[in-house]
Amino acid sequence: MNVVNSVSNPVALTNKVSLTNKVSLTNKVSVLTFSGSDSAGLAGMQMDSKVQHAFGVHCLSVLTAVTAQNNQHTFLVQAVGPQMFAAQLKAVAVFTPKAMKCGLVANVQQAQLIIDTQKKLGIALICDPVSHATNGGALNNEAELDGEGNSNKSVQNLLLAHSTLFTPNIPEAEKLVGFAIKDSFHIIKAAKALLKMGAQAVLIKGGHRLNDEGIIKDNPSTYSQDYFHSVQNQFWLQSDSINTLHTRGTGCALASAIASGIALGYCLKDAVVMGKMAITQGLLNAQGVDGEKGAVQINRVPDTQVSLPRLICAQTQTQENMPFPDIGDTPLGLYPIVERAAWLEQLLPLGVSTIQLRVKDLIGQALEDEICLAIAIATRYQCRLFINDYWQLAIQHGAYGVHLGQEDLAEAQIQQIRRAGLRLGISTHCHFEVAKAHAYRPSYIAYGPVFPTKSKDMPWVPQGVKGLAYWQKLLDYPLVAIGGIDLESAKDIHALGVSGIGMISQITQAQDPIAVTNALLAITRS
Ligand SMILES: Cc1ncc(COP(=O)(O)OP(=O)(O)O)c(N)n1
Ligand SMILES: Cc1nc(C(=O)O)sc1CCOP(=O)(O)O
Repeated sequence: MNVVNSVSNPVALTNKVSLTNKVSLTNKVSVLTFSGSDSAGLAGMQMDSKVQHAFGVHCLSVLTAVTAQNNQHTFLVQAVGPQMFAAQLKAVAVFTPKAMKCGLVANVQQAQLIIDTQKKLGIALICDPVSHATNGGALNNEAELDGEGNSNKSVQNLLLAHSTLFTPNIPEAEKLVGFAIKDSFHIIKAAKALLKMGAQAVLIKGGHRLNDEGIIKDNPSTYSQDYFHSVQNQFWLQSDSINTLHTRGTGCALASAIASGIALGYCLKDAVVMGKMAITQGLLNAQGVDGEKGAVQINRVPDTQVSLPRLICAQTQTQENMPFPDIGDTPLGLYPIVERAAWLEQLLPLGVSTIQLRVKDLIGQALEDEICLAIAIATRYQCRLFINDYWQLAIQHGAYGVHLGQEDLAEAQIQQIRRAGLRLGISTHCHFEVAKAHAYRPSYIAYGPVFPTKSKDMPWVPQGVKGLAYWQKLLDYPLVAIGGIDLESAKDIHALGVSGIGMISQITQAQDPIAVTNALLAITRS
């Protein structure tokens, strides 16, 4: 299980926090932000500040340039002078930001000072290489620095080499790598080239939409895909494209949302998923201004399933994008997880309507016999039986469903499970894993651990009821809560409206499992 993301050296980031837990009411974390101001208020520092505010993060604002622009023209761009730039840096030095974000950087001197600051603070630098506004106007005075029109490239090369994450769109990536990007293979090649140029990770934004063959098309019926590449992780984030005129500020907003996620303690790959969610939700909410084209509108942490991207990596098998069969109209309810079929004989007569057989110590015929016995008992009681891990035996003997962990997803033949008509449940522990599960369109998603558990070595920090509530609100999938849940906490969890409550020890280690199960059933039926 990959819980530590070592993308960022010197910054080690772990995906071990919950968004809701992290936003403190008494103290905000900050992002040190370097951007130009936008007179139209649609991009640049104005957008950065809004997005960071939406994430509950404070935006420390070092202006790099003042721009006079609207949707049609860029009238004038004036770099902030070296004295003013240095004074702003001095002024913000009393703060202890948790991440840095840069957008428009006006010249090499500014870039060098940003890099020096990052080295001193030892925090992640999320860099959005801004050279042109959406109106087409250049935002760097390219001739100002070396008279050869290549100053912006020098600025970008410098920042690239020191970025924890670099987020170019396709034209920006093309300029840096020096070849045309026409399809998804070129995108991957460009990402590798950008890593060779020094970035620790890149997110190439496919706002220019790919079709099913991975060819870049400007066809509104296709989907938009962003490609993330670091040494440890490579994946696509796919969302249906959104038809809106109001797309100003998306690059700034994405980088600011990712920097906010990192400042809140998320690892890079979770923060990237959160960033993509923020953009999708923000584009769905986008509005014009006074009849003019407007900007992506991010006014809260993303909280809708429609914003959730499908995360596709090398192991993902998505040839058939049909959803798995649903679990029916009755919520999963109390969901005991047991290691022997004999438990079913004890628990199902009490009215348990969902159960999982999770065998960890049998192989061969003994394993198959145990699975067959469990299926026979579950069939007799019309109980929904999920088989953990052993998907082939589950198909062969006609189980109701299969439960798989994230690692199991790479090895199982997901299409075979789907074609056999079995339900699929998937374990998740963070944004990255929820987005990965979403690509399979499972019958339910399990999220945990809610509390510390002794039943399994669990490197994840418990998310608590608040963390679970975030996903219960966001997901349209039936949600199963799991990890350290007992009789007392089951009440709070049930009150959230989750579909199922997964439990091992509270039932199987109880002195009186029948009494505990009856008490739990009373809670889940209330
Ligand atoms: C309902 C439910 N949720 C999570 C798990 C854990 O599954 P997995 O990640 O496959 O780990 P193991 O159970 O194999 O240790 C589960 N079994 N059921
Ligand atoms: C098997 C398992 N998976 C978890 C996850 O978070 O994915 S927590 C867990 C153990 C649940 O056991 P108990 O109810 O005894 O805490």
